[in-house]
Amino acid sequence: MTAAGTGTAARNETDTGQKGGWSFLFASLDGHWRTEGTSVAAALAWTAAISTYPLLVGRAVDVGLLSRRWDRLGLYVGLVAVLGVVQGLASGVRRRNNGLSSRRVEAELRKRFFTRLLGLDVAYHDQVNRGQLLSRVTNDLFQIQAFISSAPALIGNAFAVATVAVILLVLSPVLGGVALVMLPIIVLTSKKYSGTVRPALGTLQRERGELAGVVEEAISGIRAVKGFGAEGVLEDRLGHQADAVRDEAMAVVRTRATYSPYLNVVPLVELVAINWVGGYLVLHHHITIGLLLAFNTYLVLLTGPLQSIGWFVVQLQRALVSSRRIEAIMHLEPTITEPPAEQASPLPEGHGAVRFRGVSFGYPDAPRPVLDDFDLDIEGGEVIALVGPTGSGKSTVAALIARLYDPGTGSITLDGVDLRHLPVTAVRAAVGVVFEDNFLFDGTVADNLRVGRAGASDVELREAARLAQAAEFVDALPDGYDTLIGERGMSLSGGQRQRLALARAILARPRVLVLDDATSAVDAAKEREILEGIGALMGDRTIVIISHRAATIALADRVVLLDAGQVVATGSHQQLLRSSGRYRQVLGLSGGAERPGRRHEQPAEPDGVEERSA
Ligand SMILES: Nc1ncnc2c1ncn2[C@@H]1O[C@H](COP(=O)(O)OP(=O)(O)OP(=O)(O)O)[C@@H](O)[C@H]1O
Repeated sequence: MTAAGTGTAARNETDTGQKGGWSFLFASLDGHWRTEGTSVAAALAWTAAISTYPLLVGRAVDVGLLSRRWDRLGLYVGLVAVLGVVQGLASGVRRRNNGLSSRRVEAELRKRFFTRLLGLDVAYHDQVNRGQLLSRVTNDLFQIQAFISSAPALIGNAFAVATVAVILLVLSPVLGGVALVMLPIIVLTSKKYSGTVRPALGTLQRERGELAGVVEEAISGIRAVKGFGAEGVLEDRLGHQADAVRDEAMAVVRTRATYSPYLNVVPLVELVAINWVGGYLVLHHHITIGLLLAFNTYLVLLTGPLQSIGWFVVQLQRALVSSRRIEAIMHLEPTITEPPAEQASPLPEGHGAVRFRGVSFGYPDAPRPVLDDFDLDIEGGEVIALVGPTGSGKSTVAALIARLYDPGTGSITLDGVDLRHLPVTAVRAAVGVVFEDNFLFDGTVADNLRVGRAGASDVELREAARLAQAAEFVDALPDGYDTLIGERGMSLSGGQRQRLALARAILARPRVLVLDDATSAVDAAKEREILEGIGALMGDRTIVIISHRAATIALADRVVLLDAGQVVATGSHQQLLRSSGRYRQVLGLSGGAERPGRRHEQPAEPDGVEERSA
């Protein structure tokens, strides 16, 4: 048994295939149909206006100009002017409403998407490509917005084509037939185009995501990049990815270039045919000059809507591809979930006793489990140090206590209740983990500390900072607790960052505080003061210290030695120093090398020391 089962969500993401996206696109408009509907209505009013005025122009020529009836001419020209005003107003209403609905949908989707991302398991985020996620938040949501924004006009255009087709056929079946014979060609070409461009657009979006990933990775690891002189390597990677994006974009461009001549030329061919056949009909007195003029005007008016059908197809395809990419994430369900009602239990009173029983856990896709049938008892109020060689599973134990992952088999309890039966928020509030690398958010020192407890007073902030040995350097910052730090603020040293992270955790007052190499960048004297301060503050709560430093470990009541995912010895620091060669070796205190794989030891001093076989 290995996996926590958390890889499923990440894998399912690709299961949506090439099809779909429609229902998500429609559902995203829920709550906005009125605005979007008004926009469509305005677009239809615009269509009605432009479909009518060639008729009026034709009448103005036939009934006004050729009959020299100035009153009629004035009437029709006046009506054309009125329609112009209607057209202008309709266009304004359409733009305003589709602007509103599309921007609102985009903002809502972005918020929902972000909430979903935050809700997904750590296991998902371990595996996912961050560039792909960034590209979905920006590029894909923009494509959906662009489609929703343009849909009413495009619906109007489609109606314009249909309405004009009917008008032309009624006005003159022969000339109408000539004008419309090209329509099926346009529809078929658009359909073929759509089938070709859709997969290419999907690949292009994916490649763009990969590109964003390379940039994101390089920027977030800029120190390592520069430190190792790895600029060249990253430039090569970016170069390859930029070429891949270019190639996919070119495939889309080629498809467009192949089809757009057809879509552009057809209306012109129609114009030529109409004037040829129409001229013949006028010369033989089958139709009037005004009617031919109306046909010409209609065809010129139709050129835009006809060409926009091609564009509409591309935009729709882009929006569908993007919808699928967003939907794929929105459909993922976190595996770390609230307990079902019949199992749910509130967190009972307690001091933070943690118990691992028969726990097996492996990261998704990892060849071996990190913990296999793992047992560990941490008493409430105990200060325990987890020690072990690198990769032995210490941080994994910390992550499991905070329920960042669920075990594959076995159970982990907090004060007697299985973590899976407690509300997730209760577990996260009860267990505070401070890592070696701490993220500082973009904001002031105070903002960053209040992440630990939103309502903390200034006095409490200062007290937490004092205990974490951070007060002195915060006071020396240009604006003290109001100094901007994080992404766009002041850079802090590793030790200063760690101390702020500690203060943040102290402020949260968790029942179990896990310090995962959390003071590694702080000097030994300060570290001692910090741990003693935290110990006094935490009182009878549990502290789990993960460290490689003997002086830090010595502060714990009890030390647990992990090796290859098993507890191999427990006892006080002094006891283990005396009894366990492996312990001395892990702390770098033993002179001689041990035989690899030797993990069973006979306790030199059994009193108080518990050695276990792995
Ligand atoms: N997110 C992850 N995804 C896949 N494998 C992981 C992940 N985190 C840790 N591992 C693997 O699990 C094993 C245990 O890692 P863990 O970080 O728990 O060890 P550790 O004892 O804390 O090591 P260190 O002292 O170096 O911090 C290692 O083999 C590691 O490669």
